Amino acid sequence: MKKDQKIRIFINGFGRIGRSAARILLEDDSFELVGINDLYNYEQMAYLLKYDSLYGTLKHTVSLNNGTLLIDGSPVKLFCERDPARMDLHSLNVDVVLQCSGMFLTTHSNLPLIGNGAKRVIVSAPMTDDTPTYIFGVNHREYRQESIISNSSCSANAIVPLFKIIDGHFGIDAAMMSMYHSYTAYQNLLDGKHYSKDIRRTRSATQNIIPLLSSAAEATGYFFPHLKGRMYAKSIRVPIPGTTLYALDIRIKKETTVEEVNEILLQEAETAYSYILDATAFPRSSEEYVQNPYSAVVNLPFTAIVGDDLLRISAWQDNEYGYAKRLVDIAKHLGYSDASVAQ
Ligand SMILES: NC(=O)c1ccc[n+]([C@@H]2O[C@H](COP(=O)([O-])OP(=O)(O)OC[C@H]3O[C@@H](n4cnc5c(N)ncnc54)[C@H](O)[C@@H]3O)[C@@H](O)[C@H]2O)c1
Repeated sequence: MKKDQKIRIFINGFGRIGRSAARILLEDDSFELVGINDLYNYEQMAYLLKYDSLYGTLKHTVSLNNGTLLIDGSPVKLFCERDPARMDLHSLNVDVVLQCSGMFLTTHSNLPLIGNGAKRVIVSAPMTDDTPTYIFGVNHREYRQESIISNSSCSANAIVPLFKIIDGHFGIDAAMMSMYHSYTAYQNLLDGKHYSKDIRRTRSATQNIIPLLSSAAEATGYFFPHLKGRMYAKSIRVPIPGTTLYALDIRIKKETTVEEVNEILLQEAETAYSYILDATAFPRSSEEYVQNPYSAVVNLPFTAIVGDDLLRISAWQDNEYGYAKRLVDIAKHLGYSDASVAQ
């Protein structure tokens, strides 16, 4: 595909991540949003795209006309279909599907989208099989033209670049990760039944700090095979929307100082990782990171070392917007990658 052609995007699952991605795409001339599928009615899809309690009112006009969403007059075909095998995408000429439903977490379950006309699928979550996984700014240049890939999780997007830096300079022996994570749509507003295996999800997200099982250790481990079984993660859900504070405890192999670690993190955030990492010494709190575009913003004053080898680093992220930004970055990278698609 030539750089002057627009990448045609289809979004499957128009929830927090799907709509955040749509907002980002709409500000980038490289893209054309051609279709959206979700299980709720079209009027609500249009309304929730226009109005967002975290990210504000969309500046584009949004209207509906016979099952087509019009964004500044440009048509976006809407679907309400649980089974991707029933959606014919051929006529939409879809370059990339953003799979943001949280429901199709294997290559096999996404194949119907390819069979029905899409060229590529990017899943916005870690997979339960061995689907190739790419994190923008970490390994996206190694993309091998697979038609179905994963963009891993919000946590892995934040943690992996930080661990790459620490592992490269000091060597990681083992790590524990605590994510003070905003609540998500998979939690209850008030106490009530929940379909999850984790009984804590029955509790009110707005009234509680809720420790939850997390796939972050596995998702991060994908990028550090030598640390298999040496990483542990828990998501501690806090009663705010949108932003996450990471506290990463790392046993390192080489002695160092807080000053040296912060100097290296700052340097890397200004050079090799400048597009995805930032670092700050300002005493900010979570509110200031809403709609922050970075995968992680290192919270420099909270770097600490205990004994010779126990390092803590801390970082902020907008786990919705910051993650969706990387999803769109990967979509652009795939859309403009030249060689033919091989499955
Ligand atoms: N929220 C975050 O911070 C975050 C960050 C990174 C990755 N993710 C991942 O992204 C995925 C979506 O998360 P979210 O927070 O946007 O959830 P969400 O609940 O806000 O959105 C999911 C949407 O998918 C729709 N859906 C469900 N089944 C569907 C189907 N069969 N076909 C089409 N649409 C279907 C739902 O109706 C819902 O609107 C999950 O896998 C999640 O783990 C979430």
